[in-house]
Amino acid sequence: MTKPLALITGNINKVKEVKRILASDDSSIDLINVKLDVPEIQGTYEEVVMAKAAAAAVAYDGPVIVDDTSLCFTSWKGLPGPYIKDFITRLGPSGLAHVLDGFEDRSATAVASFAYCAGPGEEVKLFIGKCDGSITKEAHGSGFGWDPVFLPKGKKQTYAEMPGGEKDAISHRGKAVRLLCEFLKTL
Ligand SMILES: O=P(O)(O)OP(=O)(O)OP(=O)(O)OC[C@H]1O[C@@H](n2cnc3c(O)ncnc32)[C@H](O)[C@@H]1O
Ligand SMILES: [Mg+2]
Repeated sequence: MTKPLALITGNINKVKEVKRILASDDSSIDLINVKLDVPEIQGTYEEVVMAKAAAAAVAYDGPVIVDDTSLCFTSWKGLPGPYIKDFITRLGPSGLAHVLDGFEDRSATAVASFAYCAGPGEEVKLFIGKCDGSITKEAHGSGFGWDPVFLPKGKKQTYAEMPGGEKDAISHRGKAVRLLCEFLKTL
């Protein structure tokens, strides 16, 4: 029997957002969440998520979706990028904001790299969503991860201060999940 499509992530906030985006798309795409600790290699965000999806498909032994999220500072030539988790975990949102003190350019891009793999050894398909913005000087609101310090371009509220639906409409994850959704409908 084939296993159900699984979103492999240990991050409950990602699960919440993906389910909310899928629900608003009226797509009737169903997925379960499976928490597996999949190794994350070093490299570009594409390389990281490709390897993550391939490893997740082997660990789950079935069809998987993974999400690897990057936060890229222009002043840092794209870093921390896929290594953002250690930065936000150790520094917290305000500490993260202060690493850009002294840099004139506080612009940043949030990138959601989603990958689908039908099973062990199968081809990996990528769906990338980006949102340009900047890193505020202080934290505003309380959301998950670096949401309190990410101000999307042209907006007056950080991701953390926006209602969920408003974040989804413009967010890196919203864009990537909508692309993924179109692909899943063709299967
Ligand atoms: O199990 P996985 O899916 O890997 O979950 P994770 O929490 O380890 O997630 P990542 O490896 O993609 O690391 C990205 C980091 O950025 C955070 N993050 C992811 N999406 C975010 C979003 O939309 N807003 C703010 N922070 C986010 C997340 O909490 C991590 O600290
Ligand atoms: Mg991770």
